Formats: sequence, C-alpha cells, structure tokens
Amino acid sequence: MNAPQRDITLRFLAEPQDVNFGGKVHGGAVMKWIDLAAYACAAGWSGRYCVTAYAGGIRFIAPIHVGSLVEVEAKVIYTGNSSMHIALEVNACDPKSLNRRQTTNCIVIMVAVDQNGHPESIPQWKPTTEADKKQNATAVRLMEMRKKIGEEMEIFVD
Ligand SMILES: CC(=O)SCCNC(=O)CCNC(=O)[C@H](O)C(C)(C)COP(=O)(O)OP(=O)(O)OC[C@H]1O[C@@H](n2cnc3c(N)ncnc32)[C@H](O)[C@@H]1OP(=O)(O)O
Repeated sequence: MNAPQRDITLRFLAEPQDVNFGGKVHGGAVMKWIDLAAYACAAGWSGRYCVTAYAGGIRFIAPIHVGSLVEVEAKVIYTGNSSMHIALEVNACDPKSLNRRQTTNCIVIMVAVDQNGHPESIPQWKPTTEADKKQNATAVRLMEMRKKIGEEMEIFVD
C-alpha cells in the first residue's frame, strides 16, 4: 500500500450551474467542493472510507465568478484515534491571468468508518515544521472552543 498522503488539491473551472442569481458561485457549491476535497484528503491519509463529522469556521472572503479556475487545498492538521482535522483553503483566479486570491477557508473534521459506520483507527500524523506545529496547536485549541459551543447549542438538540 502507498504511504498516507497528507494533502490534496482539487483543480477545476467554476461552471454555469454553480452560479447564483447574482452571477457568483453559490456558497453551497463552494461548501460541496470543500466537502469533496476534505473527503479525498481524509481517504488519502487513512486509506479508509470517511464521513464528515463537523464543518466550521467557514469564511467567504471573496466571491468566485463563473469561468474561474478554482483550487481547493486540503491538508491534515491533527489526527485523533479515528478523526482527521482538515484545514481547507479555496483560491480562485481568472485562468487567463492566474492572479490567485483566497476566497474561502474553514476546518472540516472527517472520521474514518468501517462498513457498519463505526469509527476506525487511523495512522497518526505528527507535525514537524514550525508551521505544522502551529496549525496542530490551533486544532487542539479549536477542540476546546467547540466543547463550549456544543454546550451552548444543546438547547437546539431534541
Ligand atoms: C460521506 C459523507 O460525508 S456523509 C455526510 C454527512 N456525515 C454523516 O452522515 C456522518 C454522520 N455521523 C456519524 O455517522 C457519526 O456521528 C460519526 C461516525 C461521525 C461518529 O460516530 P460516534 O458514534 O459519535 O463516534 P465517537 O463518539 O466514538 O467519535 C468518533 C470520532 O469522531 C469525532 N467526532 C464525532 N462527532 C464529532 C463532531 N460533531 N465534531 C468533531 N468531532 C466529532 C470524535 O471526537 C472521535 O474522534 P477520535 O476518534 O479521533 O477521538
């Protein structure tokens, strides 16, 4: 089996069916691309089927126009027993100018599961560079913050 792959980039053109009434790409289309990239990244790291457990911190910084060259970059920044915390960044540009700018970023947590949908252990990722250690520490702090958000959201859970 090949070594786990920590990151992946999806590249494609924004098509007319992705665009809303204002002529820009739907936020929902961008979220779908993010989910696809997160899945490909998590499957590549774990070698297993994975499901989305959480998506958050999404920021739509700039719109994406139809015909833009879109790049969705995904990389593992933390691994638990079965979960992979994945940082995602979407960049877009006119393919004629290649003047890339960031349009969206967020964090997605994917969980490796067996054929019955039960979580399965995954290979561990250890940060080595300073940049990786910083992002790994951020992932740990975000887990703490999510616990508080989860407590606040309890009133919406049946
Ligand atoms: C292909 C797709 O994308 S499907 C799209 C939508 N996604 C889904 O349908 C997934 C629905 N959810 C599920 O199936 C389950 O909740 C699962 C598989 C994600 C988790 O199952 P659980 O029985 O809760 O397992 P458990 O409590 O042991 O958690 C497993 C891991 O998921 C993590 N996890 C579970 N829920 C969350 C959450 N809401 N946020 C962050 N992490 C979570 C846990 O921290 C744990 O991580 P670790 O193993 O690295 O310590």
